Amino acid sequence: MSGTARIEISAVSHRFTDKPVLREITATLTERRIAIIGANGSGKSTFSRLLNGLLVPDRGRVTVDGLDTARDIKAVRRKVGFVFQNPDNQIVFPTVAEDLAFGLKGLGLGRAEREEKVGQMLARFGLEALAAQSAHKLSGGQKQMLAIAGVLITAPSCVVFDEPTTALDLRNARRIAEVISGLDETAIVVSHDLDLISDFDRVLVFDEGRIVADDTPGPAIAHYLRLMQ
Ligand SMILES: Nc1ncnc2c1ncn2[C@@H]1O[C@H](COP(=O)(O)OP(=O)(O)OP(=O)(O)O)[C@@H](O)[C@H]1O
Repeated sequence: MSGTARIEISAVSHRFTDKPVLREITATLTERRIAIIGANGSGKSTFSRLLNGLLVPDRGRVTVDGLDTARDIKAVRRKVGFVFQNPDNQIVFPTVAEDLAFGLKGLGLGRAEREEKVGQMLARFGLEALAAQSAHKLSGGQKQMLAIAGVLITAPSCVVFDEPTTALDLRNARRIAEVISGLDETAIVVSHDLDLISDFDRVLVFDEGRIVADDTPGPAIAHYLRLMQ
């Protein structure tokens, strides 16, 4: 799979307790680089988790290329990968190479093909020398690279990133920005890092569970800065 995904969010509302976290959100996401920005607690992470069915909304519907996240979860997950803010949440296997190979399980590939794909990913993310190393001993930047490689190896058409640069130093944050910018896949990125998203196609600004601006980066970021005053 590759190319881009069409994600439709129709009249979606969600609450965890009494307080609504998402309120009647409707949007169609088709652009190749989409950012989600907004204040802490405005609902960005919750929204991002709807996009590959990590969370199913209380009300409304989310579809990916016509597949409903509430019903076709397996097919949705093949189309939309998710990179967590904390890479420890998604590194599950002892070594770097084993962790990458895990993503290929269940895809019906032969051993030689799996090894070839793992080798390609290790090379692409500069992790070759670390293939046999314990994944949990990697630096924060290397872990984030491994987490991204672990999602991309499954060949989704869209990747959702939840604050991918938040825990990283400037050098690693720039490397992640380069990786995202070079992706063939659609990228939907939740971030407080305004540099990272400055050349994106579309920026959604969240405030108290609603999309209050939906625009190109210039006007959307200006809207966000006014909200923060
Ligand atoms: N699993 C949960 N259970 C209960 N409340 C939750 C849960 N997840 C999020 N919330 C609440 O929902 C609201 C929105 O949270 P969310 O993480 O979506 O915001 P955010 O915009 O991503 O914030 P941040 O920028 O701080 O990451 C917050 O009030 C949060 O406390």
